[in-house]
Amino acid sequence: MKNFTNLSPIKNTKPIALYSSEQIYTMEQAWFAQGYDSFGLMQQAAWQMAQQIELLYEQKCLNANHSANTNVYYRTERLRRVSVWVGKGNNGGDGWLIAYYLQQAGWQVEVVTVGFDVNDFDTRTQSAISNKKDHNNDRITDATKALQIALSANCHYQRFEEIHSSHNESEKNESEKMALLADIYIDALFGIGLDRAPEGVYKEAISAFNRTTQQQNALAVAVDIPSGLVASTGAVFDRIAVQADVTLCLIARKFGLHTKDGADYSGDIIDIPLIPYQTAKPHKISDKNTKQNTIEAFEPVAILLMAAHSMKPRRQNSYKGSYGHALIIGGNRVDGSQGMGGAAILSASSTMATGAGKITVACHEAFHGALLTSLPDAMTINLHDADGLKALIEQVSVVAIGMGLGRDEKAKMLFIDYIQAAIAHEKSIVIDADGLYQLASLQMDSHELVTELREHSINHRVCLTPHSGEAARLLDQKISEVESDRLRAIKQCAAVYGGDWVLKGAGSLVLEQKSGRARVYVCDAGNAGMATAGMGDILSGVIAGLLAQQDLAAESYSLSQAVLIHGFAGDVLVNQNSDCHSENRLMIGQRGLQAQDMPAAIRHVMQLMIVE
Ligand SMILES: NC(=O)C1=CN([C@@H]2O[C@H](COP(=O)(O)OP(=O)(O)OC[C@H]3O[C@@H](n4cnc5c(N)ncnc54)[C@H](O)[C@@H]3O)[C@@H](O)[C@H]2O)[C@@H](O)CC1
Ligand SMILES: Nc1ncnc2c1ncn2[C@@H]1O[C@H](COP(=O)(O)OP(=O)(O)O)[C@@H](O)[C@H]1O
Repeated sequence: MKNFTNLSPIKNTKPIALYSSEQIYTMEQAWFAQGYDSFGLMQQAAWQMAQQIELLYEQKCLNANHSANTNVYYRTERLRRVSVWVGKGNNGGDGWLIAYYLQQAGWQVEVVTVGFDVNDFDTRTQSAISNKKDHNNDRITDATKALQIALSANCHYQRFEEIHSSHNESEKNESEKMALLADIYIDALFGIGLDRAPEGVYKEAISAFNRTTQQQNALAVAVDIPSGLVASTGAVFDRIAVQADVTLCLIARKFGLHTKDGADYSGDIIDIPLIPYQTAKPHKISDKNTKQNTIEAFEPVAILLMAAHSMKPRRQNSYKGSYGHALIIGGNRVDGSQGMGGAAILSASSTMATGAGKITVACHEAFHGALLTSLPDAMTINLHDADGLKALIEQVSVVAIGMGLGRDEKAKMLFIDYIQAAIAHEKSIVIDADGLYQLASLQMDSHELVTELREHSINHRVCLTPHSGEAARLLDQKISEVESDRLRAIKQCAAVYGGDWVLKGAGSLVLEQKSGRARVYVCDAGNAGMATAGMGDILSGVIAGLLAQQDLAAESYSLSQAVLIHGFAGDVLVNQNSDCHSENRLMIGQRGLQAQDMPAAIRHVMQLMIVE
């Protein structure tokens, strides 16, 4: 569940760099190549995590005392119980050592092993393992060393397979409950090495972990990343992943914690950096290509967007012309259908809320009345008045096209005409919704406009805003292909079409191209209440509204700024609900949040961003 504690769009926080699993492995290797010991790093990791777990436990007691209306905090003297669930990789190794350190600190420790054979704990097998060399590193594995340390300290363990062997469901649940009583549960089943869907006993173990923590109302802490969540993509296979309250993120922040399923499973994230990875030197490898890759690996795959850029107040001596003229093209009505006027109206309303000086909406004439009723500030023009509209394009500052434009041939011709005019008059362009549909069709036809648009984007702002379905069509891929690696998809979109991109959804990705270099961001703002019709139209309006305002500094009308403002506005509306103590206050929450609620919240966020 998302934490809405800091809704100020301006924060004094350092940007957080996000990395893929491959990059983290490269950082570790670079560190070891400098002579540092891998098991020493695991011990450091586990020791620091054990200390964090103690702090988390104290915090939990403190909260429990507060919710029991006790004014005085007292440290509970009863035995602290921890259940550590370990897998066979190094993540499990971390788990064994956490168990060892917590036992030393006086905790009652229960390790639950998953995927281990009975022989794995046999002391004779252990000494045989100790003598066996790991074929890669010429030493026993770190995870095995960790297991040996915990076993020689008599850390109590159980095999999950045995706890779970009962055939009857209720017996199974009961035996789990009895065997696994604890205050804190540690998930050390899989870390960044997860490379396929957890199946069989692993799937069962993840479900049992979630079930148990929920039944016990206990704290679930994930080591490095919740088991089941893929660090490089944020994907979860078949919804099988540990539901963590807290994730103790080792070495560097993983990209997958923040996008797609990441936020649903990670809980609060606490960084345990361990090594100075940003300054760590790539190790020397004679092969030139490999060396090149290693150096590049330290560039983050993305930056977490958490804070907006501040804006200066407007100059007193200014007028509407100082803040640009936005043209919204959409809201078509295909003969006989109800039409899509609302899309253009919503987009126009957020363009105004963002602060554009003037706005004209080119929509089907059938919607002019409705538009003027809800937004009398807007001017109108008939969407099908091609000559009038092309002449108008010359005068405006930005053209946003596509929201309810239609997907038929007639709409395609309009799209071509208006984009050509916008390119000819060197305008900033925003393309959304049906505009993206039409662009994909033009790409399939190998239409020259696609190349013209790409060339235009080199020196002018072109912003394209697909969700996964639209991106899939633009790339001629399946939606599942886009969803399986959204980072790859947004980069492909930018490579094919040029321009700046947002790939919408939970943890929207933003790609901005500056001086021939693409930079990717993950938006930390926004919530599931925004998964309603019309929210994308609102976003295109915010982008157009910022682009129109020529008094803003360049970073203040960037695509990432627009995506953040949109997300913050959604969060402000939802937060209003959780803060509400009076039954008489108007409540807007995630369920029932409407796109038309957004303009007021956008104005609120824009106001918070002004710094004198
Ligand atoms: N010494 C080091 O390099 C350090 C490693 N650390 C820990 O090591 C973790 C990474 O360790 P590993 O690379 O061993 O990765 P994991 O501990 O995630 O385990 C990977 C192993 O699980 C198997 N596996 C993957 N998906 C599976 C599935 N669905 N079902 C069954 N088996 C599956 C893989 O084949 C591999 O053998 C990090 O997340 C972190 O917790 C930390 O201790 C920091 C230091
Ligand atoms: N779960 C979510 N978390 C964060 N943002 C979301 C979520 N669901 C939707 N949004 C945001 O709301 C907007 C929805 O856009 P879109 O799908 O194009 O809607 P529509 O086509 O109905 O206008 C996007 O900006 C998206 O990122």
